[in-house]
Amino acid sequence: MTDRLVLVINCGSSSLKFALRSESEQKPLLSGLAERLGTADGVMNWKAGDIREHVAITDGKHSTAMASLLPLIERFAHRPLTAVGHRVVHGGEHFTGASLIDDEVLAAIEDSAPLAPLHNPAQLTGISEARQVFTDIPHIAIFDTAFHQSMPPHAYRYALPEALYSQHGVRRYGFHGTSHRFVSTQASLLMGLEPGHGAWLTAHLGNGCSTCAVLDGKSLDTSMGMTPLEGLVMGTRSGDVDPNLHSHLARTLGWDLERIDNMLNRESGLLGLSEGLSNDMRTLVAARAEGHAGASLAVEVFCYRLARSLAGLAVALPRIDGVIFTGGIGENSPLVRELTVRHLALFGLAIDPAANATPPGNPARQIQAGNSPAILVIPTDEERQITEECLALLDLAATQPVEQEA
Ligand SMILES: Nc1ncnc2c1ncn2[C@@H]1O[C@H](COP(=O)(O)OP(=O)(O)O)[C@@H](O)[C@H]1O
Ligand SMILES: CC(=O)OP(=O)(O)O
Ligand SMILES: [Mg+2]
Repeated sequence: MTDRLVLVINCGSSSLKFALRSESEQKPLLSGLAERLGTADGVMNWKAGDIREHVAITDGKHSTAMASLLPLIERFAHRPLTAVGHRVVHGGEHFTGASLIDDEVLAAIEDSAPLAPLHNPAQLTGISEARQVFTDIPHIAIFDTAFHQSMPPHAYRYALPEALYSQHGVRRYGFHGTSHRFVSTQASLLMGLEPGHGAWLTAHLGNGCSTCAVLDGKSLDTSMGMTPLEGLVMGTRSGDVDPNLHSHLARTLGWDLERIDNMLNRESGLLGLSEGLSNDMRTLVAARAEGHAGASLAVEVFCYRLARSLAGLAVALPRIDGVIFTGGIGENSPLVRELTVRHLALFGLAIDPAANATPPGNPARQIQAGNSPAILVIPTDEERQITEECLALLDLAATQPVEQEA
């Protein structure tokens, strides 16, 4: 069989991440990020092996960024693409796995857009632009929410009037499923368990942050809810607040919904706690070391709330085979791992300081001390997981009989 090639696209409102992967290679043949789209300073940085370059996207258009990909793919792929895989954040209750994009799937993604206003509209743009540039090959959607469709009702229902669920889809969905699935699968391999087995608490800590309880490859509960705002403290998102905050701000300060929405999604989290210093954990760790009170508070609250979430999710599992840290912060911040695990001593969890120090290359590894349950650092690879799910879907489609039209 030929070595199939998949282009993975993760479209944000002002960015476009991409990776070109072949079935046989661990590393992408090409990967990159177009940023500041929507402005005249749009730029696409990419790398392929040792080559790193950038291209200006002066009109700031997603379509220009997408078109700039074509020659790169011709240069580094040397053969036609097999498929394009698209990350889609919200799939509602429609999708439990990868789906071939057709008009019906597009309509369902549009249906879910009001539940992920920061993510889904941009991803719909990405899909439509990509379908115009990469014609005649399958386009496949991989949903952040799909992995969490295995959650039982006691984990996904809010204590609200039933009609809000049955008629309006108000429930917990969970996100970052591709990452939680990938790192929990890797954990079974790392710990020598049967493939896909184990009871894991996973912490995906990037710009968005979420935790998940995974048992034998199934999500049983997670910290994000109906939208990617619920749960942990994030870069600019508040995570959990008292639901009465909205009416309180409206009554006492006269704030409208848009202002409240914007404050909770873009001005809160690490940025808000650090008195506006930064949403970037690297900056906060450095400022904390220099005695910045706001940065110290932001890091403390982030770690405490993360530990509290992991402890809460433990009730979903029969035992804990390991706690997994991943995402830009989880993979690279020994301080965040140390401060978080300090709050989890009740579970017998403890870190080995030498193993916790981030080594060059940041490989998957164990960092627990002595008799502690396993504590793992596992670099996530959402693009690799998306590639595998795309290829599995194509294999499945190839073995299924074609339905006869009546
Ligand atoms: N060495 C580091 N120490 C602490 N935080 C880090 C380090 N490297 C990256 N990060 C943090 O990782 C976060 C971004 O994570 P990432 O997974 O790349 O985000 P995204 O969700 O956009 O993929 C930022 O807060 C960044 O500061
Ligand atoms: C769902 C979500 O929060 O995604 P991201 O971390 O990419 O913002
Ligand atoms: Mg990432």
